[in-house]
Amino acid sequence: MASAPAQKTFTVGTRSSKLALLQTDLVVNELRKAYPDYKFEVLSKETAGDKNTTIAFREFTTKNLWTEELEELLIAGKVDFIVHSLKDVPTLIPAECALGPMMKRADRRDVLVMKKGLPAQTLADLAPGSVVGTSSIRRTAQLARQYSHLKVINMRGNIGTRLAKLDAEDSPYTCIILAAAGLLRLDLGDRISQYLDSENGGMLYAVGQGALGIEIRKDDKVMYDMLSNIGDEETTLECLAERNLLRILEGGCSAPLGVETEWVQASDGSKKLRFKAIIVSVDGTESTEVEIDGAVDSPKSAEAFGETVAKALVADGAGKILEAIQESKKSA
Ligand SMILES: NCc1[nH]cc(CCC(=O)O)c1CC(=O)O
Repeated sequence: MASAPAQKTFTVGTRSSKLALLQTDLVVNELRKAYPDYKFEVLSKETAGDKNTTIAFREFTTKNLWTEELEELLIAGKVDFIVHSLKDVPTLIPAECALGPMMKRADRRDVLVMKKGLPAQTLADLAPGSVVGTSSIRRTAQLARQYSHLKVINMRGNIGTRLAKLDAEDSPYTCIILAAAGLLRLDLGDRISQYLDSENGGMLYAVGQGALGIEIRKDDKVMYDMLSNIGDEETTLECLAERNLLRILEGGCSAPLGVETEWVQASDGSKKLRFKAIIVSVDGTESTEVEIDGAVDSPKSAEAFGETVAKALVADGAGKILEAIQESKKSA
């Protein structure tokens, strides 16, 4: 157990969506177990990202849609930590803030969800012309690459909103792709028609997907130590590696990047992080993939490994794909 903090009450900031509140409870419950004498209070806030559900995510100009307002509260000392979906935390956060040690990651895969009433199917057996709802450039590009028989129509909103849009009788959608973690946390696992990964459906997930990002003030050693006590080292290291890959590649744009990380036993008995990554052009016609095993045993080596993977992708041609995307954004 870490040294007892002098402070007795901690305030946690969160978005006010059902999933965000549920995720915050997961963290607070663990903290209460580890620190039964302290009080944890929740301060929830509807962010700009929650309020605007019509514009495609990638068309926003401010990047910190989900995080900025909560970070202001953190910096001002009005909250002591923020619970985010790690996937929604930009790779660059304010200098006064830092991500703490991460709790064990939930299921990191994407899943296919069929419109209510349709039989369970896989991406491969969907009829030509079937419509997939997603606003993710990563999902769109990977679908175009492997499933050119499918059509993508933009869809935004929180999970409940997306399911409602899918299921509406007059909806144009056949199915949607969502993160397993959110659905499972909301107890909607019965909607899952296919789990997707490199072996199943060939779809890689988003950096940080399925993990929670707990943001603290950079100088807050007490909070950092408390989070270490409920943290999971493998999750923290793999997520730091994934995030550093994204940070290096994105250069200010949301990269059509899919990843998959897994801990494997090397032949010499040592533990390695196996990192698969793919960059796909938006129309799916070009792609670059790598798979590398790396020795990762500290935050520093995790970030260095993320950089190694980024360089390998760029060496294999990912740079050209990313530049083309940047160019098309400028002219749009
Ligand atoms: N971009 C929205 C978002 N941010 C976090 C999750 C839930 C899954 C997670 O925690 O990774 C989702 C929904 C989704 O992509 O289906």
